[in-house]
Amino acid sequence: MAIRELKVCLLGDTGVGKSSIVCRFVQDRFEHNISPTIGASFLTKTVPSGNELHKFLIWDTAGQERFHSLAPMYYRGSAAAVIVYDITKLDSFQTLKKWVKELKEHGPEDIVVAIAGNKNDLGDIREVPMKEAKEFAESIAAIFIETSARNAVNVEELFQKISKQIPPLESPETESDESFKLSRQPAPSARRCC
Ligand SMILES: Nc1nc2c(ncn2[C@@H]2O[C@H](COP(=O)(O)OP(=O)(O)OP(=O)(O)O)[C@@H](O)[C@H]2O)c(=O)[nH]1
Repeated sequence: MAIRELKVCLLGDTGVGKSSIVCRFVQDRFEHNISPTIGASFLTKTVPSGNELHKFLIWDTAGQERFHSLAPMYYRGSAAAVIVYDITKLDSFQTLKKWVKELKEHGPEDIVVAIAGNKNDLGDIREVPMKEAKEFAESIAAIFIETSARNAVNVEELFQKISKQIPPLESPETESDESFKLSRQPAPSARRCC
């Protein structure tokens, strides 16, 4: 089965749960006292998608403002961007809109955008109505999903939705065992775990 490498970056305010989503997806773990990301961290996970295997090369970026200028390194050449907000923090939804604008202006033209409203286990202190977020996502033709990294809700589904939006390769070579690289940057060897 052909393995296709897909660079994916996670963007969004500090503390919204980007690293926790990646940690849940890759290692099926959740840490209450996870440290803020410095710069970015890198993890991979391979999942089946139709007749292909999608190897996600996941760049989990730091949400702190001082790291903002590094973001283009991670979204350039990405097949998909997951923009995360915290459903209990209205500010984080405003930040998400800024990320959408930046991606539109400077990101790859064909990038798949997914919006993830994380911490949906904290619905009793919700500040961002799901309807509003969903309508916003529809208005920019983005994937929308609410997740809980803590309770393992919709994290696999988020990446499945991304896989489904990536058009399958059509050339005859896709039938072979060759590895196809969609990401325009080589996969680094260094990894940082949650
Ligand atoms: N209740 C709840 N807490 C969560 C969830 N996801 C993450 N958290 C908590 O939110 C805090 C921040 O999580 P991180 O994963 O470090 O957030 P981040 O977006 O990667 O933050 P930066 O690395 O600073 O950009 C941690 O205390 C997590 O335990 C969730 O789904 N539910």
